[in-house]
Amino acid sequence: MVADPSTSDYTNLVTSNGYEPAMFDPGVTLNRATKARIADGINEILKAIGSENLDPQGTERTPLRVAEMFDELLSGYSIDPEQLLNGALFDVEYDQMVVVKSIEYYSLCEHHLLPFYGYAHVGYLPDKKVVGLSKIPRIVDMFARRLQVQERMTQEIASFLNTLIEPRGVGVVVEGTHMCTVMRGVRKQDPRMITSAMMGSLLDNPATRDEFMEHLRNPTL
Ligand SMILES: Nc1nc2c(ncn2[C@@H]2O[C@H](COP(=O)(O)OP(=O)(O)OP(=O)(O)O)[C@@H](O)[C@H]2O)c(=O)[nH]1
Ligand SMILES: [Zn+2]
Repeated sequence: MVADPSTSDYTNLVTSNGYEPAMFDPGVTLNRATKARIADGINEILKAIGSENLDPQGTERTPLRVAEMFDELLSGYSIDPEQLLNGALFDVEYDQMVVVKSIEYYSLCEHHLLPFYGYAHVGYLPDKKVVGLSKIPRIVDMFARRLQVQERMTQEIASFLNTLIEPRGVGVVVEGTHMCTVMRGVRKQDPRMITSAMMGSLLDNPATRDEFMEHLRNPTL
């Protein structure tokens, strides 16, 4: 993710439109040099659209804003899992299913850089270990705030939890509305995609999987 400032390409890019690294905040994920490259790219897009079609005052700082925006929207690349978890793994005797549902997420599709968003639902069957409740949405965000396809994001959340908690089973169901199929392309108003990743007993045992799915179906729970 981080640009190499020593390459001549980089030097040409930052100087061509006048966006110097120093103009940017220090950065959450992207360093200042990378943000300057992004700003230069956005400037090229604006130039291609043509100054006659743009409001010069409104768009003057747009390249800088977009670069800062990507820094925020791609922050999932720079999360340190250790720091995210902050030791919140607890030994317990509890051995029934844990479900955390309706976790909202916002991601960007890697094909068009347009948002996709919706809800992620997570369930696991612990084996003497549970994770702090708030850490599950944090884990969802860590994978959502990257360039993604929904299937990979779903799998990554499940695999991460599986390695972390070593449960008897884990399941992740994600619902997503993709703006690249809503506002362009096929232009369908509400095409929702559902993806799932089941592991361990949630994959092997139909009754366990049904229990999880029943939790997702029940609107009052
Ligand atoms: N499976 C999957 N496909 C996705 C996701 N996000 C976007 N896509 C699809 O990725 C595909 C890219 O297809 P292309 O034909 O290369 O791109 P395109 O010409 O813009 O395609 P259209 O969207 O059909 O106009 C499209 O079918 C998108 O709907 C995702 O998370 N998962
Ligand atoms: Zn897309």
